[in-house]
Amino acid sequence: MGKIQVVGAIILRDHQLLAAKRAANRTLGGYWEFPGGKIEPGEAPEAAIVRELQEEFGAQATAYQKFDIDGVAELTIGEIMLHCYYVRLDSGITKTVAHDELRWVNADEALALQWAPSDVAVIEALSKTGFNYEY
Ligand SMILES: Nc1nc2c([nH]c(=O)n2[C@H]2C[C@H](O)[C@@H](COP(=O)(O)OP(=O)(O)OP(=O)(O)O)O2)c(=O)[nH]1
Repeated sequence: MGKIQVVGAIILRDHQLLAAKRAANRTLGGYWEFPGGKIEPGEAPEAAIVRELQEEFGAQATAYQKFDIDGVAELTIGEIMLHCYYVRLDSGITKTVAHDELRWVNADEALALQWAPSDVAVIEALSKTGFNYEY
């Protein structure tokens, strides 16, 4: 099965991360994840993040630096390659269409959530940064 290239947004505010719980009816329903989604053919990862945040949250966003740890997981649908970027929200969140819950969490709280398999290594590395990032 092919590789599925996915982008995830690391959205921080006051040393807290915006974690999103996938809607129960979706692939990996109930798992926590970085907001984002699949990269479309020919699309730049930064553009995919901006598009997904518009589609899923009705929010304007700017993608910054890529996080240096990628996530990988073998799922029945294929091999997920998760690429995460620091993202700044430039507007409020006006809707949620793909998630059952959004939650701002500090590093300890983030580690206690049940993340999608490909996200676990990323969250472990990210929590060591103390959720510090200057946009
Ligand atoms: N957005 C996001 N997706 C992730 C993460 N980790 C992870 O394994 N995934 C998986 C779940 C999905 O199979 C895929 C992202 O696709 P997507 O969110 O665009 O899902 P989709 O619209 O195709 O919806 P679905 O049919 O898969 O439910 O990557 C993550 O942190 N964020």
